[in-house]
This record gives sequence, C-alpha cells and structure tokens, in this order.
Amino acid sequence: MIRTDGNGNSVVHVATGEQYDVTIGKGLIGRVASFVPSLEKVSRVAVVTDDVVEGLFLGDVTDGLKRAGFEVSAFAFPAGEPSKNIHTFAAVLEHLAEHRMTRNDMVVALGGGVVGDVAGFAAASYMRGCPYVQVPTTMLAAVDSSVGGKTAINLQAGKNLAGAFYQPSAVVCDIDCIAALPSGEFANGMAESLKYGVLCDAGLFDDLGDNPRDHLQELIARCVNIKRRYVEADEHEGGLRKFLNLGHTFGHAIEKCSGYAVPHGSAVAIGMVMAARVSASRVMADQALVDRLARALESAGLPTSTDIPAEELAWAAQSDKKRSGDTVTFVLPKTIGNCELVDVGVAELGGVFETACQK
Ligand SMILES: NC(=O)c1ccc[n+]([C@@H]2O[C@H](COP(=O)([O-])OP(=O)(O)OC[C@H]3O[C@@H](n4cnc5c(N)ncnc54)[C@H](O)[C@@H]3O)[C@@H](O)[C@H]2O)c1
Ligand SMILES: O=C(O)C(=O)C[C@@H](O)[C@H](O)[C@H](O)COP(=O)(O)O
Ligand SMILES: [Zn+2]
Repeated sequence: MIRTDGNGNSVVHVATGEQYDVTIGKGLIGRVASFVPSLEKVSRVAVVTDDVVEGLFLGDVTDGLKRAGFEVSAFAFPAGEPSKNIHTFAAVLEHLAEHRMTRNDMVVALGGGVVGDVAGFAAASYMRGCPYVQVPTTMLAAVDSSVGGKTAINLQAGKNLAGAFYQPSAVVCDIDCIAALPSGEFANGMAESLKYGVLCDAGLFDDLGDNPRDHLQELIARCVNIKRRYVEADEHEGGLRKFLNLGHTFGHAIEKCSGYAVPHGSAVAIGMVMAARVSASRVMADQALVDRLARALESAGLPTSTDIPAEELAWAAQSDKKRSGDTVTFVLPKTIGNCELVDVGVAELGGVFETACQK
C-alpha cells in the first residue's frame, strides 16, 4: 500500500522480519534522521558513498545528521561497478572500526546501487550486524536496490556472489536527487522499473512510457510497492522473489563478460529482450511481445542487444547464483504483466543463449 504523510511524501511500509518505511518525496536529503525510528542508542553515524555522490550530496546529508546531534564520519570510494568488490568492502569495515562504531551505531548508504550493496553488506557484517539506512540517489536504487535487503559484492567468478539478506531500518528517497540524474543513469533505472510492468503491471508499463521524469514520486512509489509485495511474500528468495530476476541471468552474464563496461540496468534491458526471444521460441509468447518490449526499452534510451558471443555468455551463466545443481532458473515473459519461472538444464544453456542472441 502507498500512503501519503502529512508533508506530501509517499510512504510504503515493508513488513519483512525487520519492518521499515520507504519515504519518497522532495527535499528529504538534509533530513535523513527524521525518517529513522529508534535512534536513541545511536551516537555515531558513518556515511558511505562514492566519489561522485560525495561532491553532490554528502555535505547536505552530514550537515543534517550533525544538526540532529550525531557524531558523523564519511567514507567515499571510486564510483562505479568495479568498486563493488572485496577490497572496498574491507575498506568500509576498517573505516567503521577506526571510527569506533559500536553495533548500535548506524551506517548510511548514500548513492546508487553499488554504494547500497557494498555499504549494506558491510552493515550486515560489522560486529555481526549494525543498523543501516538506504538513501538512494539513482533511479535504479530508488525503485529497486534500496528496498528488500539484498546486499552483495562481486567476486572474480561473477556478480553478487557474496552477500547477505539484511533489511535497512529506513529508506529515504529524495526525488530532487533522482531528478538531477544524467539521462544514461536515469535510463538504467527505467530498465528495472519496466521490469515490474513486464512482471505484473501492464498499466505501469504503459505509464512509464509517458514522460516519467514528470511523475517521479508517483512512479517510484508504484515500483517500490510492487517490489514490497514480492519481498514480503518471500524475503529470502525461496520461490516468488525469483521473479525479480527477470532479465538478470542474461544480464549478469553480459555485465561479467563486458568487464562491467555494460551497466546493470542496460544489461537487464538486453536480458529482458533475450528472455522474451526465448519465450517466443518456446511458443510461450508471440513476436509482438518481443517487439513491444524492445520498443519500450529503446524509447527509454536503453540498449536491446549485445555483440558478446552467445557461447561466452552461456559459459558465464554457469556460475550464476540462480544455478541449482544442473539447472539454471530463467524468468520468461508470456505477456506484458505475466511471466513464468522455467528451469533449464546446464547442457541446454548454449542453445538458450544462441536463441536469445538472435537479432
Ligand atoms: N540489492 C538489490 O536488490 C539490487 C537491485 C538492483 C541492482 N542492484 C545493484 O545496483 C548496482 C547498480 O546501481 P546503479 O545503477 O545505481 O549504479 P551506481 O551505483 O554505479 O550509480 C551509477 C552512477 O551514478 C552516479 N550517481 C549516483 N547518484 C547520482 C546523482 N543523483 N546524480 C548524478 N550521478 C549520480 C554514481 O556515482 C555512479 O557513477 C549494480 O551493482 C546492481 O547489481 C542491486
Ligand atoms: O531484490 C531482488 O530480489 C532482485 O532480484 C532485484 C534485482 O534487480 C537485483 O539486481 C538483484 O541484486 C539480483 O539478485 P541476485 O540474487 O541475482 O544477485
Ligand atoms: Zn537488478
């Protein structure tokens, strides 16, 4: 459910084991503390960010936290997916220890999905878990990565191979930050937003095509509310939550094989079109679905194909986390608004990727 608070912010309550609110509105960046419950035991706050977001919003966030009475430290690492590794993770942990953070003190993840995943995993691990707050500044982080408690880093073998399920204490999304995003980064967030439409909401899929930057608060709240439903029903991904991986088995392989030159949102966009092609080849969907999905993604400024050879992608997909024994789970769209989980044998992966890559 989406409610509106007294100040016009949209609020989505996430009722996982640890419950929290996602608050979406204007001008929130300097008031993060006012959206976090139970702060009485917190005295120190460590803001983790990247070196692009540092120059944009770190001052506002730290000033607000200091005004609220906290001792504040900051740690910024180089922006981008290549930083989502064990060295950055270790450096964040060392920062928390050097600043004498206790298990009651709080981490603030200020930035996009990379910051959220690394800082969230550090919060999950530091002293076996300290509270953290997600402050998403990209569209992708606003609609997806800041909600649901998946945290992770990449290993040499692939994407998100080490991590934890660890819910934040609050998510505070200032749409003024999202409005300031360059178009390429906004587009990456549109891929995950359109994903929700393909999964379960054809109306959202259409509405996202209608000048989304003019309706940011409403659209972000609708996306978060959809993610909430999957996460509440299946917090640790035993079944239903697997649907949120639409486009990701292909997408993670594209990211890895490109040396992370293809950003996550763009890889998911290509991956969703690949999934639709595989659906069509199995007569689960028609070609019109492939074309409609590709058109929507292209209109949002996203790529829909890659030149990486199918066999390289199939090889990378074998180390995907969604592999279980000798099968890999794919999410295949049937219509806009309806998808199915399909297990594919590892021996069939080559053929699936050949089909997926046919333009
Ligand atoms: N945990 C989850 O559930 C989940 C879900 C989806 C994606 N992810 C992960 O999220 C990551 C992708 O996140 P992303 O797309 O936000 O990438 P990102 O964190 O790398 O951010 C993209 C770029 O935008 C910059 N930036 C951030 N906010 C900005 C702003 N307001 N204005 C200008 N520049 C800004 C960043 O510095 C960075 O250079 C991937 O690692 C992906 O695996 C996780
Ligand atoms: O929250 C989820 O569940 C998701 O799958 C959201 C995805 O968009 C996200 O990219 C996630 O990190 C992928 O999950 P993974 O378990 O395959 O790493
Ligand atoms: Zn994703």
